[in-house]
Parts: sequence; structure tokens; C-alpha cells
Amino acid sequence: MSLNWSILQGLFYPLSFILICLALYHYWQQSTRYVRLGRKLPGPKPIPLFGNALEALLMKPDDIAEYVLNKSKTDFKNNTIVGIWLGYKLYVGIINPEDVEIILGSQTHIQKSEEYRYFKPWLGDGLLISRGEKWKNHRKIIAPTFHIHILKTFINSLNNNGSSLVKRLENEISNNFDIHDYMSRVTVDTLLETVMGIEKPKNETTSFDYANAVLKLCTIIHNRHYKYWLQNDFIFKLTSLAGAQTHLINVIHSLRNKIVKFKTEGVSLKLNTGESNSLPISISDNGLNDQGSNKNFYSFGSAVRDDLDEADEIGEKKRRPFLEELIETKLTNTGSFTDEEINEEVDTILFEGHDTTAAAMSFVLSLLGIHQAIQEKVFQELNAIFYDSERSATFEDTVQMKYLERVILESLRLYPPVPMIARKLTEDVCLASERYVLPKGTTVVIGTYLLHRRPELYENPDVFDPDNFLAEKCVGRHHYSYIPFSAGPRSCVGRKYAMLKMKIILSSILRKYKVYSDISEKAFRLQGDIILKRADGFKIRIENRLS
Ligand code: HEM
Repeated sequence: MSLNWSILQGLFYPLSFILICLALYHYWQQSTRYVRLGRKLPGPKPIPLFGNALEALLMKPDDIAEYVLNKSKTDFKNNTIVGIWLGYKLYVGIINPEDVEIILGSQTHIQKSEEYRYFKPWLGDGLLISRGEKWKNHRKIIAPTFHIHILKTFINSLNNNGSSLVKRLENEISNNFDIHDYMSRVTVDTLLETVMGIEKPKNETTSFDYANAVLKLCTIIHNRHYKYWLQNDFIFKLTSLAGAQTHLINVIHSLRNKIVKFKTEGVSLKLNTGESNSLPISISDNGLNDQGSNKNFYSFGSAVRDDLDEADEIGEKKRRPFLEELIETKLTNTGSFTDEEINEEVDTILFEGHDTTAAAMSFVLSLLGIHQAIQEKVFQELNAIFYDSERSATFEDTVQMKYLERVILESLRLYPPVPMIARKLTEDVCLASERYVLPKGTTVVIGTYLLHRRPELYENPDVFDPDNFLAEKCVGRHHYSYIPFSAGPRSCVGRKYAMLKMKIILSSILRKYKVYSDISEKAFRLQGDIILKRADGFKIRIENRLS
């Protein structure tokens, strides 16, 4: 008893000192301009030192997305803006298109939030994360490598990969299976063959191993986003997650090293033999001609234009696919890419280019499995294009797939693979919708998922209805009401490539198989570990159409 008492007495002064310091810190924070402006915003009441962070701390990763969505529905009930505090760090969620335009449409607010730094050991300072002059210079070189003329040369490879996938799926006929694994593999395979320009050896499991490693790495990074203590690098390194991260990054980087080495050898050989690597501007084989409109060749449900549209309208210029361009400019000393920068950009494109598209296509098939009448309309459209023929799709065919395009856009509306986008403000911002000032230093989180489901913007916002993207329905809708690929200067450079790939892969599957789902949309369990997915797996069933 006397021992306990003396311990308590011994602790009294240090504890009191710590409490007084914390109280003083709290009152000092309250007096700063940053906190004063932030406290004016609508949102849940923060508690001293923790802000609003306590609730989410002990949650399981699979429950986080549901929690955030349910919580945001309450927080955004009467507002389009909400302030949340993690400790004394202010996060402001916005879902009004006019406010979104102020951030995404600006050349100033292009700095990614601090949360992106957890990607650095993996993606380095690639296009997704980089800032300032480096980002500007690299974007200027990388965006044109997704020019429409280059995309058209990918058609054969996309068709071949679509056919191989259809063949692999024969093993799953009548089974209830997760389509996502297949989608991951086919997106990595096509990325390697097209954007990277690598012939992948047959029957290799590299793509699957890579996709699997990315999946696990995203879970670790996501953990760091919401588990407060893991944000500290020192503490993170003491956990088993750090070891797992190193192992996964090694798997990913070893594939990337192989890609870069292989391509460098190929480009060196071509340069030594004097072969030109540039694409001629007119490509006329396999229907890859310049007929039809190159200008905005697919509608994206929004009229926001950017450097990708401008690149497509510039005519006579020699162009090379992504990796060939980077390596050739390096080997010929005509560009500014170092070896490390090439590695960073390859890692970035591999990640951004596969996981997003795999999730998007998996959602489309899940939805079509549920909405049979809509699937039938897609099939009728494909029938009208191909009749009974088993021929491959041409670029022109993909332009004719208008209904499938609306299905994809609508699926991206309801289930955007990137469900939120975050920026760090480098100066104060006045919002358009309500009279609030967001102080410099604030992390602005654009809630794409919630924005896409606002009843003010879409009739019956939770209903899967591809006609939401009929031209007459899009007229009058604010340009920033639909942003699955983001918009403005930091929009997705791969969006045209992604649409082309999705149309070819999905049409290959839907021409051959009828898709079913035993699970209703209400039963989807959403998981938002970086890319939006279904925690319950993308379970579908397929049957042969011809049987
Ligand atoms: C359905 C498929 C896709 C979706 C929904 C999507 C969505 C997005 C979004 C929302 C962003 C902005 C992210 C942010 O600001 O944090 C983005 C950026 C980016 N995406 Fe995509 N993406 C897709 C496919 C692709 C593909 C296929 C590629 C490349 C082959 C790609 C490459 C990139 C790159 C490099 C950036 C960073 C651009 C910059 O900051 O300048 N994406 N994407």
C-alpha cells in the first residue's frame, strides 16, 4: 500500500507537467489561424488532441470503407463540405462540383496530399506523386505517349489478350468465381505488351504475382492512412508490416527491372541498326485508319478538356509508345529522364494502369450480371456490329460501342475505382458553394464516390442506369459532376487507353458469355484500400452464349 502511494506521489509531478504541456499545446493550437478557420466548417465535434480520429482507430481494414461512407452520409446530410480533424490536422471533404472545379481545375492546387508519401518507397517520385517542374516536364512527355495514333496500334494486342482471356474463362463456365483475378492478369499482360512494348513469355505467372503483390502492398499503405501510429516512419519500421512491404516492393521492382532491361536492349539494337522507332502518323491496317473523329473519340461523360485532348488534335508528329519514348530519349540524350526516373515512371504506369482498370471491369461485369436487361442491350449492340462473325474488333468498332460505353461510364459513376482524390493547399482557398475559407495547409479530399451519387446531379442516383450518359442528360450537368478519371491539369493520362482496353476486353467476354450474379448490389461489401473493390470478391457466373 505504502509502495503504491509512493509510486503515485512520484508520478504526480511528471504527469501533471505532461498534462499542463498538452493543455497549453491545445490552447496554442486553438489560437492559430489554421485551427480558427477550420473550426468554422461544419462537421463532427473534435475532442482535444485527437480531433475526430478515435472512432476509426481500432477498425478492421474491410470495415473502413463502409464506415467512411456511412459516416459521410451523416456528415454531408445538409452540407457539401465537412471538416474532420485528425489530431490538429484538418481534412476537408467537398462534394459540390463548383468547389471541386476550384481545386481540380486549378494550376495552383496540384500538390498531392501528404498521404501519398507512403507510396514513395514503391513509386518513387513518379507522375502520380511528383510536383513542380519535374511533374510538368514529365507530364509533357508522357501524356502524348497515349496519343490516339499510338492507342490504335494496340488494337491487335488487346484483341489477342481478350481472346486468351475468353479461352481461360472456359474453365469457369457454370462456376461461381471471382472475376477480379482474371481481370488483374489480363490488364497487366496488356500493359506489358502495349504501353511497355514487351513480348511476354507464354504461361508466365509474372503478371499474376505482380498483381498479387500490388494488392497486398495497397493494404499495407491503406493501414498507414488510417492507423495513426503507423504514419510515423520510425514506428512503422518496428512493425512486421515494414518487412512485408520490403518483400512486396522487391517482387514489384524485380518485374520492373526486367521490363526496363529488356526494352533498353531492344531500343539500343534498333538505334544501332538505324531502324526508326517512331510511328508514322497514318496507320491503315486492320481498320486502324484515320476515319471517324479523332477529336474526343470517346465521350467521357464530361466536357472538361485537357492536354490529352490537345495532343490528339495535333497532327503530324512522330510518336512512340510510353517506354520506348522514355528509353530512346535517354539513350539519344534528347530527353531529361535518368535511369531512376524511368524506373519511377514505369512503376507508376504499371500500378495506375492495371489495378484501376481491373476493378472497373470487374464492377461492370458484376453489374451486368445483376441487370440482365441492360446486358441484353449490350449484347444486341455487339450483335449489330459483329453479326455472327468471330472477327476481332477494330478501332472503328469500339467507337460504335456507344451503349457499352455508357455502361462503363455508369459503372464508373457508381463505383469509381479511385473513390477520392486528395490535395494539399499551398494557399488559402475560398469555396464557391458556401462562404468558407480553407486555410493554407488543409488537406482537401474530393469525395468522388459521394459526388457521383448526389440526387441534385443524377436522378435516382443509386440506380444503375447507363442512360444517365445520354447526350441530352449530360447537357446542363456541371462538368465536374463526373470525375472518375479526375479532371484538369492532373487528370488521368491513361483514360483513353483504359476506355479502349475496357471496350475490347469486355466486348470479347460479352460476345461469348452470358454473365450472371447471385448477389444483389445492396449486398456488395465495398472495400477502399486505395482502389475501390468488393471485399466479398467480384463473384459472378458465366454461361456459354452459343450452347
Ligand atoms: C478505369 C481506369 C482508370 C481510372 C478510373 C483512373 C483514375 C485516375 C484518377 C482519379 C487519377 C487522379 C489521381 C489523383 O489525383 O490522386 C489518375 C491519375 C493517373 N492515372 Fe489513371 N485511371 C485509370 C486508368 C489508368 C491507366 C490505364 C493509366 C496508364 C496506363 C493511368 C495512369 C495514370 C497516371 C500516370 C496518373 C497521374 C497523372 C498526373 O498526376 O499527372 N490511369 N487516374
